[in-house]
Amino acid sequence: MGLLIADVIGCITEAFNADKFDKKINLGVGAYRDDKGKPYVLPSVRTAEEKLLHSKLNKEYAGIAGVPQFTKAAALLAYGPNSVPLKEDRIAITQSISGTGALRVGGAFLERFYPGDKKIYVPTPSWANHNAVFKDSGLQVEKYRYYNKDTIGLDFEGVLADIKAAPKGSIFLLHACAHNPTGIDPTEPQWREISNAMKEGGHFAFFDMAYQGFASGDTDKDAFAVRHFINEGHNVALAQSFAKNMGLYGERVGAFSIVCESAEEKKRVDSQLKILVRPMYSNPPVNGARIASEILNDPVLNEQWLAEVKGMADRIITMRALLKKNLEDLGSKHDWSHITSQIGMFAYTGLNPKQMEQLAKEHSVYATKDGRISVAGITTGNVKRLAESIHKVTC
Ligand SMILES: Cc1ncc(COP(=O)(O)O)c(CN[C@@](C)(CC(=O)O)C(=O)O)c1O
Repeated sequence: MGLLIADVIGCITEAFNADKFDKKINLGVGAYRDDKGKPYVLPSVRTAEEKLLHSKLNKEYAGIAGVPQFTKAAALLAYGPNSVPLKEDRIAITQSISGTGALRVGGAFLERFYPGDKKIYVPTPSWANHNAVFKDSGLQVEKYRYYNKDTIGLDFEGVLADIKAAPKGSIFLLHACAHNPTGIDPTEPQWREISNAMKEGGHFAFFDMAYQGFASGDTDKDAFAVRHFINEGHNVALAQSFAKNMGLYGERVGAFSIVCESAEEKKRVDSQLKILVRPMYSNPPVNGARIASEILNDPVLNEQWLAEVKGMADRIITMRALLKKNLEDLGSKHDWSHITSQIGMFAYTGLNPKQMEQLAKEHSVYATKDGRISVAGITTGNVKRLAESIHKVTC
């Protein structure tokens, strides 16, 4: 049986930990690191925690759909203050166990209620856990083309062709921003064409937005695709994660939402979501949602958070530019422009499994065999050695 991504990442971390070389580099784990290579707890999160501590809140159960102040604010962050369905109270939402839980509840909801085929089209490649999440939800998983290995770019023609070829009314999983593992996102004009093609096919869009704000540093920009689809009349489903953009990885903070035809349908869907969640995990953890709610609902803290999430995005963008520059300064003959044109946590280097193995064995640089590197693991201290290592295995 194939290794699960968690196992693959686990093996990389194990090999990394076992390596005694003092300049080893871990580019496997998909979690943000600061310029010293350390985990980063956002100061706005610490402030929210302190506020909560002083509020001496009890530890009673949340409702099945979670902390309402959180889900209300999460919907506003995703859909935006000008969202028509939000103003018309047509968005059903439940808090979830982070992004994975949102995908899982969404998959289970679609398996139970989607009127069309119970299958979902997932990009190739995609986040390695998508397949298992949707398979375990009872959906059949199909693929659509996404990555062009020759250009190390988007196979846009392939995306459109597969959308057009899919049976009418198919479900498509779309990465809203910062595609994992490629870091390759459609441009806004390309999103417009994808929306048109999806509409022509009567298809249903299920967005996975695990990196809002963390991709470009601008939460509105990163939500473009979701909001454009809705403005074009698509009633989308959305999985949100606050693991990366608030650094709440282990607090497991997320939300699943779906745009309904009417406020009345939203009420029905809300109650069906509760019927799904109750036997799954009954109700979600309150701590992380309270932290996120403090940040999203307090204007001062929200401004601070927006600056912090932009800071994380900017550091990643800077590391991309530094890696590309170092490779060029070393006289590499390869075109490394994809390193800076890609966005978000990950870069798809284009290195093959053999080269990735050499990076680990000969240079103590650890990342997944598909050539994905977590840019968050690059620092001003290791970028030169990383470039030298990549240069040596790609000469
Ligand atoms: C596209 C995408 N969707 C959902 C999730 C789920 O995140 P959450 O449940 O923690 O909110 C991840 C996390 N992917 C990571 C960052 C971590 C992981 O694999 O679990 C990754 O390394 O790819 C992701 O990359």
